Amino acid sequence: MDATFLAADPATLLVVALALLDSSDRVLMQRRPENRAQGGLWEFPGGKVEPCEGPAAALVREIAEELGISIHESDVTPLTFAASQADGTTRPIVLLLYTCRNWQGEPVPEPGAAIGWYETEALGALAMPPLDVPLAAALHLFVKNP
Ligand SMILES: Nc1nc2c([nH]c(=O)n2[C@@H]2O[C@H](COP(=O)(O)OP(=O)(O)OP(=O)(O)O)[C@@H](O)[C@H]2O)c(=O)[nH]1
Repeated sequence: MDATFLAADPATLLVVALALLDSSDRVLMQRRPENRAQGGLWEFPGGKVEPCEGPAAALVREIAEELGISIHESDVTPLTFAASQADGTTRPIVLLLYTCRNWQGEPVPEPGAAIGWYETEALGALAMPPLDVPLAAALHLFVKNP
């Protein structure tokens, strides 16, 4: 594998993502804008953890940026994670998935993005990044067997 791109920044990318659950156990999913990496795919809202930032703080920040809603660190609960290898063009990723049932505000997608509330059994029909497939399966199990 040509991994020269890793020489510039060898660190694994830490990404946090949120399964925001409503009172009917539906989850909010977000479709990435077409002009971004993995454009058009449905994912859990979230993003990269910045240097010196804790994962829960990163989640609070990303959710405010992407959906315009407020969540509190004390309301997010780790559920599971997924990890990928470097594939020649991207760094290795560790993706941490949290759940949350409390928020303030009305979720609004960023320009170019879309959002929707889905039953967890419907997630398998969405086009998702590969890392999200096991996360969605774990979320479905969690919702059905809390
Ligand atoms: N937010 C999020 N990112 C995911 C998921 N699954 C997945 O493979 N990723 C990948 O993890 C990385 C997160 O990057 P991002 O672009 O969302 O992060 P960000 O909001 O900090 O973006 P920025 O670089 O424009 O500031 C992307 O490579 C994205 O494709 C997911 O469910 N949620």
